[in-house]
Amino acid sequence: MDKIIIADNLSLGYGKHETIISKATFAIDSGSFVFITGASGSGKSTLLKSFFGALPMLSGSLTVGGVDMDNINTKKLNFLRRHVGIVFQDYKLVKEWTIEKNVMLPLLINGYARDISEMQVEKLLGHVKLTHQRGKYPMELSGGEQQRVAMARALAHNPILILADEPTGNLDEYSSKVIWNLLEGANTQLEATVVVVTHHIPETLGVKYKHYHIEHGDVYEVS
Ligand SMILES: Nc1ncnc2c1ncn2[C@@H]1O[C@H](COP(=O)(O)OP(=O)(O)OP(=O)(O)O)[C@@H](O)[C@H]1O
Repeated sequence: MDKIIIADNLSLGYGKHETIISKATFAIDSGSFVFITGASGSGKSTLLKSFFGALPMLSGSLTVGGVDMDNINTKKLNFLRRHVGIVFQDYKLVKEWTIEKNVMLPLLINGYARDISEMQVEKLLGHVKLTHQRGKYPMELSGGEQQRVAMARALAHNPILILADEPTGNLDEYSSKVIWNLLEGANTQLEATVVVVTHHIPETLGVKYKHYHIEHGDVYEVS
């Protein structure tokens, strides 16, 4: 099976003297569903950041979607981000933009035609049950609704890789269910690889998944 993420002796940290992830070696299959767990502060978000080039590596090698993440430049980063959807724990929506425009953002960046973009946004807002809120601004929505917008935005351009950092961390049962259904759907129907950082793996997930755990800087496969 093809590997979409390959880490070899990967070390990460925020300064040369503090290593958060130490010499991690693993490979993630294309099309798989992966959970990364670990105690608070163990380095889950740090590892995820390295997958989309938000954190330079200290040493080792990392390849994501065929892109060598060492000495990554703007051109490589733009290429990668056109194929990746990211969901952050704190949503990171553009607060000056309506919900509709937020979801449309990746489509505009990827050069989709206006009419196709509008159709896609319509479809996604329906999936996240927010069609009625389309003209509102992020601050006018609840946390769960904002995260659903972020989810719609992450899926808008049919990414091959979805990276989600605690996507249901602050959500109620209803919004959590919407998010997990969408992630499952992206994985099973669109064949996207999904990598989720979480404290709790949902018990009712309908897909087979792989589980990595981070402890003392080590990333190891649990199942
Ligand atoms: N921007 C930063 N600069 C310096 N240190 C950082 C930075 N971001 C995170 N750290 C440190 O790196 C370590 C790992 O942080 P990280 O956010 O990856 O943990 P986590 O496992 O995602 O935690 P949580 O479950 O609480 O979100 C922590 O000790 C944290 O203080």
